[in-house]
Amino acid sequence: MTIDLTALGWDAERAAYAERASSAERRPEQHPGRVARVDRGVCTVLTATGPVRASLGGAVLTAAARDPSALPCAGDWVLLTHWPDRRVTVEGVLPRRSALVRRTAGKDASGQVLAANLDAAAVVEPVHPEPDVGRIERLLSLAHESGARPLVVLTKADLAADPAALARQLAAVAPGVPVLPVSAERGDGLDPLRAEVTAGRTLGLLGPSGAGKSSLVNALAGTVTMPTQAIRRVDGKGRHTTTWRALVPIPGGGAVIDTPGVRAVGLLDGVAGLDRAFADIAGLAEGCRYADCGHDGEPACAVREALHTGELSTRRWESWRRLQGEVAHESRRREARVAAERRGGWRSARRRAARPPTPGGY
Ligand SMILES: Nc1nc2c(ncn2[C@@H]2O[C@H](COP(=O)(O)OP(=O)(O)OP(=O)(O)O)[C@@H](O)[C@H]2O)c(=O)[nH]1
Ligand SMILES: [Zn+2]
Repeated sequence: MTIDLTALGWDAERAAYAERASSAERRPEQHPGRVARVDRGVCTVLTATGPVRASLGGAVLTAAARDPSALPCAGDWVLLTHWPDRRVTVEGVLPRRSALVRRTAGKDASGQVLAANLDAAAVVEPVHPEPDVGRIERLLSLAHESGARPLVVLTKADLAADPAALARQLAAVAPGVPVLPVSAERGDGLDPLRAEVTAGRTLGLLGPSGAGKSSLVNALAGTVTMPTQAIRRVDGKGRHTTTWRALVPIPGGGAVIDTPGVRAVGLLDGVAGLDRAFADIAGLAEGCRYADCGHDGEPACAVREALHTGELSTRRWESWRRLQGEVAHESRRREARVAAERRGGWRSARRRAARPPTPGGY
């Protein structure tokens, strides 16, 4: 089985990077591939000669011990080494051009990468029973922060009386972002999404469980031809079919990454993403008399004025305040962690410096 890596987004810039990394290392030959999914530290990687299962090499593990976000995730481009004993290891992760990162539940103030190298990031929300506006705002901040082009996809449009009207209404909470009603069941509204998964391009789906993400993947892919099927036959392990879907290549080029149904997504310190997701409020704030206006009773406050006239809804204002508080809290946590590392970490920093550079570090 061969896989066209160019259709999945492999290009000259990535090839040049891989070339530099391999020649600097004088290691066994390395081959590129794209991570389809990660399962307890074992990556399913799509390579030019087919899908392989790879464990994490020492350099990647070392990098991950310092920064968990260095662990490969779905969508990452990686370099693999095939060892004589038939083991395959991930020896490096190429720099990500974009990444969906959420806050982890732990105390370490780090982030978990849900998907990497997306060209577009779609916030997926069902119209039925009712779209959750606060969730759209939150996930949209994450999508903006990712560096990919954000979209809002309203699924199960066949269950709404007037999906177009609903999309127009929700456009107010997604300034500058296309809001696309789709029905995977009827095949309606899929064309604008198909445009996001042309050859070399990757669309990421971010939304709650049950939003209809896998139905959407199936609709875009036609029949899902997931290469991991072949691997299952090789290793003989019956794997649960719902866990393997992550990056799905689309016939004709492009890929869709279905992130696991996220129930609650904590924001990291993504001020830029938040500002873009709430561009309307950021725009209003420019009209305040004071540049550092806290919109908290200051004179000539354009935000308060908009709340007064109803131009800005109280619901949206409170949502913005809540998410801002969350991001500010995360920033403080992160700064505290960095400061602690500086204070206590100078010995280990010296040890790190003494070590040769590792390919896992890029
Ligand atoms: N009426 C209607 N139902 C849909 C549509 N798309 C999905 N559904 C239904 O919604 C339910 C959830 O769909 P899934 O595609 O499994 O949702 P998911 O987001 O992948 O959920 P997880 O697998 O839990 O992450 C299923 O019962 C689907 O049949 C649609 O376009 N119209
Ligand atoms: Zn103000």
